[in-house]
Amino acid sequence: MASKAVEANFDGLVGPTHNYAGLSWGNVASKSNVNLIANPREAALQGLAKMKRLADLGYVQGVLPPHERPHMPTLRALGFEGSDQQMLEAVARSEPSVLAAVSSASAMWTANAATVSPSADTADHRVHFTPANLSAKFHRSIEHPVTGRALKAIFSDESYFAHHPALPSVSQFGDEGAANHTRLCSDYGAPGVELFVYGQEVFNESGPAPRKFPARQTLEASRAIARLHGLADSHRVFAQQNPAAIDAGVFHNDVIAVGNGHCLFYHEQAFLDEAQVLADIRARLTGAELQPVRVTSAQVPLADAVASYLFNSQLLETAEGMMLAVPGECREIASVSQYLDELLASGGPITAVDMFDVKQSMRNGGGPACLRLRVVLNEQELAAINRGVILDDALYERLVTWVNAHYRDQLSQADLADPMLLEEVRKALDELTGILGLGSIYDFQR
Ligand SMILES: NCCC[C@H](NC(=O)CCC(=O)O)C(=O)O
Repeated sequence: MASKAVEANFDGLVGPTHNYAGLSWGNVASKSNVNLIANPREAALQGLAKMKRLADLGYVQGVLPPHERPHMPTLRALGFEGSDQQMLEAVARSEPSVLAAVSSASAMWTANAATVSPSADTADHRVHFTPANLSAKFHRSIEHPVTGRALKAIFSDESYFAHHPALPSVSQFGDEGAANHTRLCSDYGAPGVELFVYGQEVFNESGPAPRKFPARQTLEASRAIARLHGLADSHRVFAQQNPAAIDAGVFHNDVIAVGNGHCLFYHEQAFLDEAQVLADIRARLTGAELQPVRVTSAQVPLADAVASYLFNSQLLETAEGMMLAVPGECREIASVSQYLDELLASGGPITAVDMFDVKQSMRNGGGPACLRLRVVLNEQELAAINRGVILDDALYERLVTWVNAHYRDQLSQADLADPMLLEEVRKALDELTGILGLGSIYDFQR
């Protein structure tokens, strides 16, 4: 019999170097907001406010820590030498884009931190984690070692949790984590169907692929994760993303689809073969009927879906039905706002819409769903995790005070070379690992 389980959300706490560097070719917002002055303090507080509201609604809400940035070990690996100050000066002078890359706060988007398979689906009945190699973008490819350490520090009990290293960091095994992975089930504790969505089958050179923007996730990577996690055929479906959607700016599947329980909310242009995806899920889903909520291009054109991030919402189970936690931008775009009214009038399965202001993150292409990693945990597993990262009123207050004490309210590209910024970050993160009870996870602490 399946034991009672919950879906916990682990949000990335926005780091003190949050900035707009235009690093993500294929991500429309990142490119169009390059060089804007960022407000790291506001970004972190917006993220914390979202976490708090969901915790107050009764969801299990966790916090994943930001990473150490600028990342000096990466600069050393690239041949920069001397003191921290000398290295920052040299890289700012000779290769400012490298400085921007090693300074990005991109670890905030924890939907890309890892792929997680709940114990009800896996062969050894443990929860499996694989940090994403994020090999498509240099600034993100340096995240997985610290992500892996943080996950191990939180989910440390090996009798419940299995941790795999990231896949080989090459484009053929490009893996972007949970942003391309959705689990459908009748009940969280019951065996589910894990939908892996990929951009390209890379070893098949004649297969369909985007022409303009890169496919960050490969079928080969998705298959490897499913193997590592011990997912039998009855628990997994592989589906190709529509290449035209990638070329329209849908760089991850979670920009065009989101699922939870037996509900799949998606745009008609999300998948290369929509009918096959639905049939494959239906053939495997037990204990419930799949409830697709399909949005047409006539209702919401693809460009409006990308601009509003309608599908980058959190779909959350409530006592009455499903709630869609949307970014505020959804009410600013006429087609999307009208669609949301129609959705609410349609009588389910989505019965509520809640709005969240995460504008600082949105300007870099990260909505509510990008900011969280979902981990389904049964009662024993939930009891076994490190509770220091679970948000309650006291932790929320402590983190708000911490942000206000350590974060700047303005950050430009030029500021990244400021040696004071590095000092501020280290001081803040050293304090944070104490607050969250994580031990020494950062390179500067080792
Ligand atoms: N899931 C949302 C991820 C957004 C992220 N943006 C960035 O890294 C932009 C950073 C910048 O341009 O400064 C990305 O594209 O991977």
